[in-house]
Amino acid sequence: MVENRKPIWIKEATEMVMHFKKRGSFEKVSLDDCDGRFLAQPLKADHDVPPFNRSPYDGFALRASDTIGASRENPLTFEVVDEIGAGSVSHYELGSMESIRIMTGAQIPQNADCVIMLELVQEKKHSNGRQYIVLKRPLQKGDNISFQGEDAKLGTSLIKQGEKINPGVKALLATFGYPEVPCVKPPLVGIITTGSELLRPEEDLVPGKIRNSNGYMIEAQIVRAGGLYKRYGSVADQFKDLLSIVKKAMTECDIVITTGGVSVGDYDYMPKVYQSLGAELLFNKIAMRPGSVTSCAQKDGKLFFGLSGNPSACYIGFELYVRPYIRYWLYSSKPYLKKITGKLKSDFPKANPFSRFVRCKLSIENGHVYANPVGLDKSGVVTSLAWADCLAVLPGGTKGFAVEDSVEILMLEDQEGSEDPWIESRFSKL
Ligand SMILES: Nc1nc2c(c(=O)[nH]1)N[C@H]1C(S)=C(S)[C@@H](COP(=O)(O)OP(=O)(O)OC[C@H]3O[C@@H](n4cnc5c(N)ncnc54)[C@H](O)[C@@H]3O)O[C@H]1N2
Ligand code: MOO
Ligand SMILES: [Mg+2]
Repeated sequence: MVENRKPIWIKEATEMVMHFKKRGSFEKVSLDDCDGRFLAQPLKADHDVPPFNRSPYDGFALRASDTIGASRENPLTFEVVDEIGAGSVSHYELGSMESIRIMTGAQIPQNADCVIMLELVQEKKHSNGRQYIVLKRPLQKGDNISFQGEDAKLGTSLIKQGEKINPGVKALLATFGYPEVPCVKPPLVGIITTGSELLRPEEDLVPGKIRNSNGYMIEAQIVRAGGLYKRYGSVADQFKDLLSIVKKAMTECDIVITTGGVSVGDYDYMPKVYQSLGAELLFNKIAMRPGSVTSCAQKDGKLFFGLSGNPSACYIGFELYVRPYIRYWLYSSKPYLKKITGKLKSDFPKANPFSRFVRCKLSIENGHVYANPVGLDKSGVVTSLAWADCLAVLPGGTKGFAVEDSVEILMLEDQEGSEDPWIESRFSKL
């Protein structure tokens, strides 16, 4: 008799996975190699930025009080007593009607309080070799000065713990002097693909076989989520081989992912593998499509995700359950896929008892956000995954959906995330 599995809600499955959530340990990573890593500590300004008042222009630094009354009719002449480029400091103390030639980025001399651009003065050289400028407008104290601390004040919190290091964050790390960056050590995720039909990418197609795409897809999803992966290769549908490779992965990795072999077929050995490991099965059927067979087991707090063999089901199972686990590990306060609201771009007339995650491409038309379904909506499909950048969620129920219907959309390429997962808002009987 084939086993009749009882589906659970997405909400329950999410809670069961996150019940085992863990935070990673910390490690120092060279600034050169920290791109895409996650900050282990909040980043606070430990000095003002900029650290001194500086000139935003190539020009002349002056005392505003000396410029009072300057006009076209009453041009005022200032002697140029020093000159400084960025990185140099003038120790000259300006006297009455004196100026210092200053370049962009140079520190404002001690008693100067304004700057005028080169283009706005007339430069003159006296026969005695002295330099002068003629000014035809008055300046206010503070004109054309980038003030110390205007970018960031000492003590300000700038970046939260668990934020992904993007180019801007990297610039801040350099600004505040981090040749070594405190990063969260990512979880190591072991990947085992299962199936006697699977070929390697370099192998030619032969009857009955297909190339393994899930393995590479999941590796890329792990990297996008911020994890590290270890490839355990593809295992034919043979129980003993599968069990021994899962055992090996379990001792070497923080999380183990398998793809395929989780359903009720004759060669679907994952349920038996969990049993032999003495792992506790958390779930093996969720009220969602695709991905209803997504399974999860735990042993000593370590999670085994049994993702479907069907590529689209595998992909969505990862994004909904594995990604948040990885992001939480990396100290994210928003570990779930980012949710936005938009409109459906085409009809979806067939009602689904289970909530459906439709692979879509996002577009903005006349100020409205649309989710455009892409490709064939079947769980065995691989092509639509390459075209999708979001998932439109069609909640399970008795009615279909029509073009322009408002839907929640989960963003696949986003880095910010959501504090809360998408879960069912209405619960009918399962
Ligand atoms: N009698 C039933 N049959 C099935 C049920 C069911 O409830 N009762 N559920 C169906 C659903 S839904 C799904 S989803 C699949 C899940 O199957 P498995 O997770 O056990 O995966 P496999 O049987 O091993 O493979 C399914 C499909 O995916 C292809 N595959 C597998 N691995 C890869 C890979 N690495 N790269 C690309 N494609 C892969 C495989 O060749 C199969 O076509 O079960 C349904 N059946
Ligand atoms: O798990 Mo299947 O993908 O629901 O079609
Ligand atoms: Mg199967």
